[in-house]
Parts: sequence; structure tokens; C-alpha cells
Amino acid sequence: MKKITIAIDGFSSCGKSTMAKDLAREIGYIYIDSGAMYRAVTLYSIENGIFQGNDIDTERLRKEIDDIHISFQLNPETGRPDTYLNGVNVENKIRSMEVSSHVSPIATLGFVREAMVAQQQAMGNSKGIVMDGRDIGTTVFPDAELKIFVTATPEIRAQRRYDELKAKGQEASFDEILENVKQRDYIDQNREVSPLRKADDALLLDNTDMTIPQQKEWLQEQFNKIVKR
Ligand SMILES: Nc1ncnc2c1ncn2[C@@H]1O[C@H](COP(=O)(O)OP(=O)(O)O)[C@@H](O)[C@H]1O
Ligand SMILES: Nc1ccn([C@@H]2O[C@H](COP(=O)(O)OP(=O)(O)O)[C@@H](O)[C@H]2O)c(=O)n1
Repeated sequence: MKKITIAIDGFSSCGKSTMAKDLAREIGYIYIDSGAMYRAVTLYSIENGIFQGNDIDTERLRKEIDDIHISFQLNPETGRPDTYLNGVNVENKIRSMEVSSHVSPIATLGFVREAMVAQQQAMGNSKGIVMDGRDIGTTVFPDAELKIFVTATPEIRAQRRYDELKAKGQEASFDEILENVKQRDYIDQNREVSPLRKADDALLLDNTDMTIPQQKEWLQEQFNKIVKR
């Protein structure tokens, strides 16, 4: 069967990667979490003194961006891909609140986006890929055959993230997460380069009142419609 490209964009913490991973596994496609790549650049910047408080040493990051190698490897225990930064598994570290609170400013930088988009396009050049993020349907794969834009209320999204961190045994404050979700939405929608917005040809999904199995079924139906057309 002909393989297609699937772009899933939307607001922070609404379930994009959950549905993208499930669909990819079901249909045998590659799954790429583009947000993990921006998170990995952010972790690198935190660990290498590129952040001074909230200020970014952009000139240093620009010089070092080509030395930041991000890859994904399937974790046989979880059945899902883990993120590697220069050969080290950083899957847990990149999900911390510290990274969440520094990532959106890093993702506003044009040279960072250029480097990430080039890698993402290379990963998707043979199609058969599901990628989630903020600019996949608008910038990375504007010709994707299936584009989805996901949203839910900020409170529901913060609750989902809170439950996830608690389940992993990590310290979490609902108010801090809600504030972070709103702040990232604002920065992501208002940046100059590739701001978060729904592509004109993307299908809108508000999953505020949907369960994980319901949204999975909905996405599978959209995929079936495209491939059977
Ligand atoms: N419809 C849903 N109902 C409840 N929880 C959900 C739903 N979709 C996803 N989740 C949970 O919400 C959290 C955030 O989902 P995730 O897929 O990481 O979001 P995103 O990729 O959009 O940031 C995860 O813990 C996930 O299990
Ligand atoms: N394609 C993308 C993906 C993420 N990002 C940035 O990276 C951050 C983290 O992305 P993410 O997908 O891991 O965020 P969550 O919604 O999973 O918390 C976002 O808030 C954006 O600032 C982006 O700018 N472009």
C-alpha cells in the first residue's frame, strides 16, 4: 500500500504524541516526536551553560548547533522510541519541568528551527512517517496527505501532564504546570518563525471530552479514509 506522511500539530500536552505513537505502531510507520528534539537542544543548553538564568547565549548556541546530534532508538521495554542526545539516552531528563520552562524560548530561534527542520525533513523523505509538533503541517511537511490539529482546554491539558508526572513519581504542582502550558502556548503562537497555527487543510480535533481509545479510533478512521481514497 502507498505510504503517506501524517502531521499532527497542536497545543502543548493535549495528547498529540499519545495518538501519533499509537497510530504509527498500528500501521507500521515511523514515529518522530519533534518536540523531543527542541527539548534535547534545551537540555544541552542548560547542561552546557548556554543559559544564564533565562538569558540565552545565542552566539554560542549558533556555533555549537551542528555539534548537537539527536536520534531516536526503540526502547524494547516500553515499545516506544527514546530520545538520545549525542549518544546519551535523555528521554526522562527532557520531560522535566526545568526543560519545559526553558524550551519555548529556544524554539523561537531561527537557526535552531532551521537545523531541526532539516533533520525532520530528512527523516521523512521516504514517507511512512507520523510526526507531531507545532509546525509539521505548516513548515516541515506542508504537502502531508493527512494533517491534524489538536486542542483541548488548558486546564484539562495541565491535568493530563500533572497526572503523568505524578504517575512517574516526579514532583509536580498543578498550578506551575498550568502556568507553563499557557506560557508555552503564548510563545509558540506568537513567535516570528513558524508560529503554531492550524494549517488551512488540517482537520481540527478538540479532545477535551475524549478518552485515549476514542481519539485513537478517530485518528485511525481519518487515516483509513485517506489511504482508501
Ligand atoms: N484523551 C485523553 N484523555 C486523558 N489523558 C490523555 C488523553 N490523551 C493523552 N492523554 C495523556 O495526557 C498526557 C499528555 O499527552 P501527550 O501525548 O504527551 O501530549 P502532547 O504530545 O500533545 O504534549 C499523557 O500522560 C497522556 O497519557
Ligand atoms: N515542531 C515543534 C515541536 C515543539 N516545539 C517547541 O518545543 C516545545 C516542547 O514541545 P513538546 O511537543 O514536547 O511539548 P508538549 O506538548 O509535549 O509538552 C513546545 O512548547 C514548542 O515551544 C516547536 O517549536 N516546534
